[in-house]
Amino acid sequence: MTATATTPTALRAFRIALIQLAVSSNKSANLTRARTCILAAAQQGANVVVLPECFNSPYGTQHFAAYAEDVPSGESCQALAAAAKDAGVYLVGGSIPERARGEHEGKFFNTCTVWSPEGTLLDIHRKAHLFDIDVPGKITFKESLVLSPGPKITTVPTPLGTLGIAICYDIRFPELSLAMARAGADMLIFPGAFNMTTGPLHWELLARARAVDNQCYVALCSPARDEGAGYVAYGHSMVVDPRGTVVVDAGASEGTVVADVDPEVVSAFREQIPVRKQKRWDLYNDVVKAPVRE
Ligand SMILES: O=C(O)CCC(=O)C(=O)O
Repeated sequence: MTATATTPTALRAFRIALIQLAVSSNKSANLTRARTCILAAAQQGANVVVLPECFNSPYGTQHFAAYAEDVPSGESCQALAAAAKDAGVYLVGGSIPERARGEHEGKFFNTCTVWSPEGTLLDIHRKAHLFDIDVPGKITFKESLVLSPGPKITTVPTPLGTLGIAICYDIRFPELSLAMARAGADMLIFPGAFNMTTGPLHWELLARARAVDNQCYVALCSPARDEGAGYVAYGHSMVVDPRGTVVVDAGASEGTVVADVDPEVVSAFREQIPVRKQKRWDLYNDVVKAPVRE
């Protein structure tokens, strides 16, 4: 596995930290705790730091309006900007409930903000696929009661590589990940908060599937599990490499895990099993135009 034998990607070697935060109902405590963990992650050499979905509020449709803020002028974004700058890291700011202004006035989104080490906002991703499911006796959730779906695919170029950003339920849609990869994403990052029904079933499977589909690193960052919460997050923040191997898994409790992203692993694996070059677009380029059979 040598550099000369492989096709280089634009990806650089870097260290990513996933902060599996214990999220409470106290917003300012969540912000303070997140900041402490971001600074500590930088001390561990992290260049990119990721927070979980809904890191500033409990997860639940009944909470979104009360915790929602303007992006990027609200207090959570201001705290993220300062933390990114003070830590000197690229910060994928989990997600927060956003109270939209302007053309989307009156709408709420589940929004991830991405920050540079200078504390500037690089982009936002508004969750594109809303979490509406009904598994009788287990879990019923309907984000669309309160939230609107985001309008775009989000890829964020950085000097370390291009980060594809999406949120939780978005990972269930391989088309979105493929679109991010085709738009140049070198790594896919999903703040998420699966639950105790779908987490054990699908969380790791989906992370590994998207990594193998796109032959790229995938990172998922969850809140810590809190058995007393209204919505019990699964935890298990993880980084998966392009081979589909779980590099690090945070388990259920609060904590930060780090992993080293290695472009050599990406290049070598893409060379060994070159599916990216073997796509038969002539067979399935029109798949999106075909009617879906229910
Ligand atoms: O897809 C799932 O099973 C969970 C999704 C979820 O919790 C979310 O989108 O917040």
